[in-house]
Amino acid sequence: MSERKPRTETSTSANMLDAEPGSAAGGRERRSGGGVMKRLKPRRSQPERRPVTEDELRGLGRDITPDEVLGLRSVTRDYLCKPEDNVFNVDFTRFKIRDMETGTVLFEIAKPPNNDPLEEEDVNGGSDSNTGRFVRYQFTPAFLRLGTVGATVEFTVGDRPISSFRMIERHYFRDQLLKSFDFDFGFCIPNSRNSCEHIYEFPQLPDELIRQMVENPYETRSDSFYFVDNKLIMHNKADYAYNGGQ
Ligand SMILES: CCCCCCCCCCCCCC(=O)O
Repeated sequence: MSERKPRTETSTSANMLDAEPGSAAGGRERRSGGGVMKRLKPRRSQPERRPVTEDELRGLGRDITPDEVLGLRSVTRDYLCKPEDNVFNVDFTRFKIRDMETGTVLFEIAKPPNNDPLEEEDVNGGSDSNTGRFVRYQFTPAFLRLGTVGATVEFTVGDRPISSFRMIERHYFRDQLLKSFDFDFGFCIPNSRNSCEHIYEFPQLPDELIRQMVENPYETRSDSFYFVDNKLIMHNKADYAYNGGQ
C-alpha cells in the first residue's frame, strides 16, 4: 500500500508500557524487561495560536517552542532546526503503520542492524546534511478513508535522560491544514530503546478534497517537530501520494 524511503533505523523492543492520554507518560503503565512501549493518543485540544510564519520563527534567533509551531499555517519550505540540534542523540530505528480497525500492517521499515548508510532521497534532492529528514510515502486512495491508524515508532536515546519528549505533526494539502497531531512521549531513560504507537484519528475529509489529493500527488505534506523540554531538537518532513494502485 505504501512506499517509504528509510530515515534511520535498527532493532526492536518487545516490552510494553501502555499509556492513556492525560499525563506526561500517558497514564497507566505496564513494563517488562529493559525497553519501554507506550501507546499514545494525542493531546485532546489545541487552542488557536497566533498565526506565525516560518520566517518569523527562523528570525527569533533562539530555540523554537511547541506553542510557536502550532501557530504555523502552512507547510514549511525548509527545516526549522539543524541536524546537530539533536543533542540527545534520538535515533529512529523502526517505523510501522497499521490500520487500527483491521490490524492490517500498511507499511513497515527498520534500520539494518549493521548501520550501513542507506541511500535516501532528500527533500532538496541529493545527499547532504539533511539526508534522512525527508520521507516520501505512496498510498492508495483507500488510505484517506481510514478511521484510525497506529504509527509505531521505535527509537534509541543517547546517554542523557530526556525529561519530556513531544512530537507535533502537522498535515497539509497545499496550504490547507488538514490536521495537527500532538503526542507526548514523556520521560526517556538514558541509553534506552523505546517504542510508542501514535494513534492518528483521521479527519473526515470531503469527497472533493480527497479527489484533489489523489489527483495531485506529493501536494499533501507534513512537518514533524520533535521537542525536548519544549525546545525543538528535530524537524522531519514527508510528502504523500494517494494514487497508488490506480
Ligand atoms: C490526511 C490527514 C491525516 C493524515 C494522517 C496520516 C498518518 C500517517 C502516519 C505517518 C506519518 C509519518 C510522518 C513521517 O514519516 O514523518
